[in-house]
Amino acid sequence: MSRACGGNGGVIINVSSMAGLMPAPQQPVYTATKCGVIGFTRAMAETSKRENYGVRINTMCPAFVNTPILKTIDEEENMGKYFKDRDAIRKMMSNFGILEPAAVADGLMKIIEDETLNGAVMKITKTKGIHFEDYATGYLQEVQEVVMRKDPEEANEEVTESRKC
Ligand SMILES: NC(=O)C1=CN([C@@H]2O[C@H](COP(=O)(O)OP(=O)(O)OC[C@H]3O[C@@H](n4cnc5c(N)ncnc54)[C@H](O)[C@@H]3O)[C@@H](O)[C@H]2O)C=CC1
Ligand SMILES: CC/C=C\C[C@H](O)/C=C/C=C\C=C\C=C\C(=O)[C@@H](O)C/C=C\CCC(=O)O
Repeated sequence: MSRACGGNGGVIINVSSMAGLMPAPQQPVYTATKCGVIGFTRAMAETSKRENYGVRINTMCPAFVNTPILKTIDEEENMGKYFKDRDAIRKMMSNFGILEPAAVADGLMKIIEDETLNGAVMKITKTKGIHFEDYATGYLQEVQEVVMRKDPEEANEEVTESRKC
């Protein structure tokens, strides 16, 4: 795909998760992999720009989406010692809501069609729909502080409030 290898350029969309932006205590390995996807995407996007690959590299961070993966928390072999904490994930699902896969498809199309997007970290949540992580303002630290301190529903309200200019 890269022009450096004779390709015509294009766009790559890596799939992370909101777990890559907010720690999921009951899924530390999953959280680590999704944080890695975000870091890798942002680094490769910068490389592609500097090396003129002609390839835009972005990532999506959906919240909970209505797919079979949600049922994996019901199986102890998937959850290991965190199986006892599965109700906490169920509570997050109930508080944050569950998106339909079409919402993720809409995000995918936006990344494909908006040629200005490179190194973007797209978030897709029930409360705010499609929006982007803003690394310029340290907002992420603010969110994690609020979210880790409060009940998810309260956190949502406080985080949304703090975003109002
Ligand atoms: N469903 C959710 O709540 C969220 C999912 N994600 C991420 O979205 C991605 C897709 O997840 P879901 O569709 O929800 O999971 P899923 O488990 O419902 O579907 C995954 C599909 O990928 C297939 N698959 C597995 N390994 C494969 C391989 N090596 N080659 C080709 N196909 C393979 C499986 O057969 C399955 O049909 C994952 O990376 C997941 O971490 C991110 C945020 C939220
Ligand atoms: C068992 C399910 C396994 C994986 C599904 C998925 O990958 C895991 C998601 C983990 C956490 C989801 C968090 C969702 C958060 C929200 O919906 C936000 O509304 C929370 C509030 C503020 C975040 C800041 C913002 O939206 O900009």
